Order: sequence, then C-alpha cells, then structure tokens
Amino acid sequence: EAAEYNMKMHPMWQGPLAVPGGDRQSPIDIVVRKSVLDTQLKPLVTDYDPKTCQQIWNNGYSFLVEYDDTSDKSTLKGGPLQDKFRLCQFHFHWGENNAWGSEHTLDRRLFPAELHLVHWNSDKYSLFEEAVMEENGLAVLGVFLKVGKRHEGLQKLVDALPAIRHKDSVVEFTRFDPACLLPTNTDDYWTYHGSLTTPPLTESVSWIIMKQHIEVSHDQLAVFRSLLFTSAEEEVQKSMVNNFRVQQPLRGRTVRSSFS
Ligand SMILES: NS(=O)(=O)c1ccc2o/c(=N\O)[nH]c2c1
Ligand SMILES: [Zn+2]
Repeated sequence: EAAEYNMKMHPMWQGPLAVPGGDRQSPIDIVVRKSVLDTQLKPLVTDYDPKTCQQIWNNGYSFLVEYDDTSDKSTLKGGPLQDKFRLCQFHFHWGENNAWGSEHTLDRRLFPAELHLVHWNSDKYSLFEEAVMEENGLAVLGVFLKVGKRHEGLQKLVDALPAIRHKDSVVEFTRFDPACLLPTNTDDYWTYHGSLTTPPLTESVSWIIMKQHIEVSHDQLAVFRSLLFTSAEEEVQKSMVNNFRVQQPLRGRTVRSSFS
C-alpha cells in the first residue's frame, strides 16, 4: 500500500519516475542524528542584487521568480561550494493543506512548503542549460516554510500571483531581494549531493538545506494554492497543490552538517 499511498499523495507523479542508475536522487529525508559535522564547511555568502529580478511566471509545476543571470550580479559562494554560483530563479513546493508540502524532510517531519533558490556554477559554465548536465553544476538553497506570522517581504510576491493563475502566464516582477526570504541564521545547514526534483531529474545539484525555517501566514500560503497547473484554454482547471516529489533513497550518501 506504500506505493499506492505515494501515488495518492502525489498525483503529479504518475508513479515513481525511473531514472537510469539514479543513485543521487532528491529530495531525501535528512536523519539529523546521522548527519556528519564537517568543520571545513564555511559560512554561506549570498550577494543578491534586487535589480536583476525580471519576471514571475507559472510554468505548470510551480511559479518561478527569474533573475538576469547574464553576469555575476546575484551570487552564492562559500558553504560547501568551491566555485561561485549565479542565481537564476527561485520557486516553491507546497501541499493542499498545512500538514505536508515540503520535498525534503527532517527526521520524516514534513513542512507545509519549501523554497528553492537555484544557482549555477558560473566559474565553470556559461549557461544554466550547460551546468544542469554537469556534476556539481548547480547549487540549490532549500528553506523550509512554517505557518505563523505574515512574512512582509513575501507579500509583494503573493500580490503578483493572481496575475499568473494559469500555466504559461508571466508578468514583469522587479526589484525583489531574495535575501529577505532567507532565515536570520544561514550558518547552520545540511549539505549533500543530489538531483533536480523535477524532470530532467539530473544529478547535478549540491543541496544546501537551512536548519532554520521562515514563517509565512496561512493566508499567504492559501494564495499559493489558488494557482493552477492548467492553462486558460483547458476545460478542467486543476489547483496547483502537492507539487512535490516523494523522498528518494539515500543510496549510501552522507549528509554533512555545518553545525553540531
Ligand atoms: N526543484 S529543483 O530541484 O530546485 C529544480 C531546479 C531547477 C530546475 O530546472 C528544471 N528543468 O529545467 N527542473 C528543475 C528543478
Ligand atoms: Zn524545487
């Protein structure tokens, strides 16, 4: 019944997607007591320029806030990373209710949503499309969301969502500083090697999962759920909810922590 449970819970995926030889798949459950402290891990250094924010659009899986990544204006370095990584977009995954929605879990604990800030290695590659095929071509910062007080910085983004209800709709979205979505403590995180959690599921991601979550209000999360998977033409409209992948096997990987 586990399989059908997974199917029922995750209508987006019609059954486990077989990835040939996939032994570095994401997301995973982070077993906190099995993570290994790595004292070599440095603090994360984010340097985001709000002027590089360009648009927000509904891609039929989630909504993406896209940044101009034609130069090193919004970057991530430090942490487990040897190179400089350029921010190209951020998006979220969420559930139909507050009981589930995140992709990663902490000791099997599900959060109502998860933020992904997607960066690609601009020291080694010249395009996201190139980096996405290479081991460690990408670095994704994951932040758990909990329901609580209203997140003032998020509201500008929430107010833009009704304009992109349908798949493939896009609106201009400028001067948004993604740093406002990071928790106050970015020194404590887990990191492991994994994959994209949506097709093409390529195993090119250094995952960096923040220990500290951010809080958003119930109403803000409800607006996420007002988005649609379907385009305006389709007769049957489907609510954009449960857009997360099931946890994948660890396959002997070690999850390192930057803190004890
Ligand atoms: N959900 S995720 O693993 O952060 C992620 C990030 C960037 C991505 O680009 C994709 N196709 O071009 N899928 C994808 C998933
Ligand atoms: Zn994601």
